[in-house]
Amino acid sequence: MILVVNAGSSSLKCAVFARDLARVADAQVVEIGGRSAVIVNGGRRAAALADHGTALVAVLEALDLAPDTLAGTAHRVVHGGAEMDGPRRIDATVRARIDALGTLAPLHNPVALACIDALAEMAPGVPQVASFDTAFHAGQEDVALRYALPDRWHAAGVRRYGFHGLSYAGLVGALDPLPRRLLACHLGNGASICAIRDGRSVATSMGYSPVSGLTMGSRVGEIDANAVLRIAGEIGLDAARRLLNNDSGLRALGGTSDMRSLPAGGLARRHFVHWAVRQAGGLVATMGGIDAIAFTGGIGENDAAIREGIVAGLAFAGDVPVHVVPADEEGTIAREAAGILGMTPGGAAH
Ligand SMILES: Nc1ncnc2c1ncn2[C@@H]1O[C@H](COP(=O)(O)OP(=O)(O)O)[C@@H](O)[C@H]1O
Ligand SMILES: CC(=O)OP(=O)(O)O
Ligand SMILES: [Mg+2]
Repeated sequence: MILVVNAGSSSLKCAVFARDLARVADAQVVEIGGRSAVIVNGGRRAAALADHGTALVAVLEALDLAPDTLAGTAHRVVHGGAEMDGPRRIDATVRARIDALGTLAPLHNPVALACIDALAEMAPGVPQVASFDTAFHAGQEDVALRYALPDRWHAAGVRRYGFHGLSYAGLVGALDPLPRRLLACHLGNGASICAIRDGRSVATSMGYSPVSGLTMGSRVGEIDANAVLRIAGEIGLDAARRLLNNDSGLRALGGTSDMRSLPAGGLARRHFVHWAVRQAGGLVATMGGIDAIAFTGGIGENDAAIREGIVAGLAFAGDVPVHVVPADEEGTIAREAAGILGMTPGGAAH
């Protein structure tokens, strides 16, 4: 069996997959650090869990899983930088890269690493695999990936990467037939939109880090570089990083990062829809139009008013089918891990 660990910014979603890649168990912790709760196979119970490390222990207990009996563990890692164009077996080098990229994805890479280290300690003999949110976008053209900065900064890694790739890859696999020009909207606590042509990422709203693009739960989204410089100049780098990642977005505009608690017609909801439409408009133009729209993620799957607002704003692009697809990052991660570990569906590891 493979344990998949998806450390999101506000949640820890774990799933257990059998050798044939059938999903046999699920457990997650939501609202970590807030009104946290453990959800196992549908049932929910409150539990005060302050961080992803304690959440992982609670999940393993809830699943009644002894980690040293696993064939492997597989992790969602949000930032893989330029070199991680696919999944990797985690060794000291890969671990060090994930660690080094922590400042670019401060809400994600550190918590993924905490889960990787906790499992390495609990089950030292069990192989671990990392799947990267950035990898899906690795094939974009230079114009889409490049910031208009001098070469030396591009070479140093200051370029666009894009995220939510494991979710987008799952979406591409789930839609049959696959629309040729798909506008894919992953709207969760983190939110992005991706232009997908023939199953490949052409352009996406997030860039160097998951802080850019759409208005998010606690992340600022689109902002002018000089505004960032002014804020950092006034309050310092660390405080600015926290402000832009943790205390902005819906939380700043409406007092909470949880879309469910935000009133219809309020600034936070209107801002979210306005910027989703503005970002989407550019992505639609990049593909010369769209053949379908797909929504996924906590907001995309559950908030019909947000979906309707975005679809109404995109009416200029034509009357196209709208799909709502459950995010399945865990399924993508399990398939990638099985490939790396040499497990063939239905067969033994070799
Ligand atoms: N029924 C709902 N209606 C509106 N928004 C919802 C609903 N359920 C969840 N959400 C939103 O989805 C967000 C979580 O999305 P999710 O994709 O699970 O998060 P993460 O990015 O941490 O993986 C929550 O912050 C909440 O705002
Ligand atoms: C990349 C990202 O923003 O992830 P999440 O939506 O899980 O926060
Ligand atoms: Mg997520």
